[in-house]
Formats: sequence, C-alpha cells, structure tokens
Amino acid sequence: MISLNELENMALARLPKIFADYFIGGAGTETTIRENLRSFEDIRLWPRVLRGSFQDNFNTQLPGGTLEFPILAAPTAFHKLAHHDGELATARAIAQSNSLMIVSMAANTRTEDICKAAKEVNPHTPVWQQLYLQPDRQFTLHLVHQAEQAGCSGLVVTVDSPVFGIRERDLRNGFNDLPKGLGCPNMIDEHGMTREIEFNESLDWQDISWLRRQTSLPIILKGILHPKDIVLAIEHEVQAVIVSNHGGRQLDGAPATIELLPALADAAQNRIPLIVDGGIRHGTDVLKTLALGASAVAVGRPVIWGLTVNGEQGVKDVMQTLQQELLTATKLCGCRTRKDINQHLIYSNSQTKG
Ligand SMILES: Cc1cc2nc3c(=O)[nH]c(=O)nc-3n(C[C@H](O)[C@H](O)[C@H](O)COP(=O)(O)O)c2cc1C
Ligand SMILES: O=C(O)C(=O)c1ccccc1
Repeated sequence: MISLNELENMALARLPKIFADYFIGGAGTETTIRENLRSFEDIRLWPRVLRGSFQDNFNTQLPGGTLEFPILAAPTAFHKLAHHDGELATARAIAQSNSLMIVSMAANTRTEDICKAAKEVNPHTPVWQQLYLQPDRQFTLHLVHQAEQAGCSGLVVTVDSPVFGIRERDLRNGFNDLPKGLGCPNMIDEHGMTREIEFNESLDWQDISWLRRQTSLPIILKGILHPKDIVLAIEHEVQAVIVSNHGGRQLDGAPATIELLPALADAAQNRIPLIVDGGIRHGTDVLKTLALGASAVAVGRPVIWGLTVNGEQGVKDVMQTLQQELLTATKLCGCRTRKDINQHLIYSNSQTKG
C-alpha cells in the first residue's frame, strides 16, 4: 500500500455503490468534507536542517490508556458492510498497532467480543465505547455498564448529533436498513429487547453532569468545535474532547477542524487533551495537527478502506502507513524531540522570521 488515498480508490471500486456512498458521503453539498481535506493542503510545514536525529518517541498518554503513536481509530458504524470479519478484524489490527479503537454504538459486533479480540492480541490495548445518550436514562445506564463490564476504559459521548444530518447520497440510494443478518447487537436492552438508536435534541450540559455521576470511567466529548464549549467541557469534568465535525456528516458548512484548532487549543490551555479528527490522510496531516496543539488524531474513513480492501491486514497497513509517514515528516522537519513539534513548525505568509 502506497498511500491512504490510493487505498480509498481501491475500496470504492470494490464496495456496492450504496455502501460506498454511505461510507464516503456527508451532509448537504459536502462542503465540510472538502474543507477538512483542503485545509490540510493549505498549511505549510517549515523545516529546520542539520539538527541531528529524532531521539524521542511518540508514546501518547490518553485517559484510560497509552498509545505508541498519537493516532487512533475514530468510531465508525457498521464494519460488517466493509468486510465480513467486521469490528473483530479492526480491533485486532488496532491492538497490533498499539493504538486505540473507539467502538461505535452502531457496531455490528458486541463490545464485549471486540474487547476480547483486542485484548487477546495485546492485553494493554485500550478500547473506548462511543455513546449517543439515549432519551431513556435506564437504557443509557445499561449501555454504560455494558461498556464497563466489557473492559472499556473510556466513554466517548458524541454531542454533535441532536438530529441526524441530511445525507443526500443515502436518501438518493434509499439506504435505510442493514442487509439481513446484520444488526447492532449492543442495542439490546436489559430485558433482551432490541432498541433503535435515538437522537436526542433535548440534551444539555446537565446530561453530562448526570453521566459524570453514573460512572468513574473517563468521559470524552466528541464533536466539540467552539472554544466556549471547550471551557464548558472542562468545567463539567470531562477528561478529553474530540474536536470533530463528524467527518462532514452532520452540519454541512461547519469549518474544518484543523482551522479551528489554534483557538480551541488556546481555550484548553493544556488542561485536557484535544483529539482531532476529519480529513487526516497523511503523516504530514498528523504532524500539522500536533504542531497546532492536538495531543492525538483520530481517523475514520481510512480504517474502513483498509478493512474493505484487506480486512485485519488492511487496517494494520493503514495504521502503519500513517505511523511511518509521521516519523518521516518529523525527521524531515528537523525535530529532535516531541517538544520541537510546536507552532514554529507551521509557516504562514505573514511570518518573516522563525
Ligand atoms: C461511515 C462512518 C460512520 C460513522 N459512525 C459514527 C458513529 O457511529 N459515531 C460517531 O460518533 N461518529 C461516527 N462517525 C464519525 C467519525 O467518528 C469521525 O468523526 C469522522 O469519520 C472523521 O473524519 P474522517 O472520516 O475524515 O477521518 C462515522 C463516520 C463515518 C465515515
Ligand atoms: O453514520 C454516522 O456518521 C453515524 O454517526 C451513525 C449514527 C447512528 C447509526 C449509524 C451511524
């Protein structure tokens, strides 16, 4: 595998159009999807030379676990649409990459089985559970306990989805149901009844305070884009946030996450780690994101492409490619330690001296 973009083309050629469109698509006219990609292209790295070897490593501590590289798997639904091994293949690959998998609430595999598969490969690999807080608090609590018992070490609460985004490709294709035999086995309640994922437009910060009282697991809020919401997240004792526009799948017209990052890092003041997702396709994108103040990045679609093309090995290839590209970019920039990865690496036209 040469690059993630090449892999994307292979995956799109292989998938039935209805699933390809679901995975690649976004809301509205997909402005935000394009912005996520374009914004990385608009940032320039400014290298130094003759500074000796990179003598550091990329070990990254996040709430509930340590990663070898600051690159993790974002929660994405329905891995069995990409490959029959589904989330188990993803989990094994992510564990072998010494990374972290965030299990989607809409996974086609039980979180318990995903955790088991990951921990068989690598007992220290962290797994987080993504949650949409459900209107029924009893059921939400059941989902939290399910994640705790499965061995998850973090709860990722997605907060950018009071309603479902309007995805024109899926409407056009009539993508409403999963194929026969596939479901969301984590959505079975304490009475054995299958539930649908409900979006809950009435959620507010008090629901986060409520959740905080229900569990001792770290809480990570996913889908934060405003500096004032960073401050509120910290006030509500969450342990990390994922700066995300949901890969352009919810609010079309939202800015690219990388453009917002400087203001968000300024608001966070290093009090909690910021994880950024949206349009990360190269090691240079990871380096730019770290330089602008993130602790780590998450990748969504590329994991799906790896899974589609080559199952577990395909996902491993995606992670390894990003990790190696990050190391190469770091060395080409003349960084000797992690501390050298800071805003001075970013060139802007208005700068005349470093
Ligand atoms: C097919 C697909 C399914 C997704 N499912 C979920 C989900 O279940 N929960 C969630 O919080 N985010 C979900 N996301 C959003 C991702 O977690 C992530 O924010 C986004 O994919 C990052 O952008 P990227 O795909 O450009 O890396 C999904 C994204 C995709 C592409
Ligand atoms: O497709 C998505 O982006 C997503 O977040 C989702 C939410 C619920 C069920 C399936 C997918």
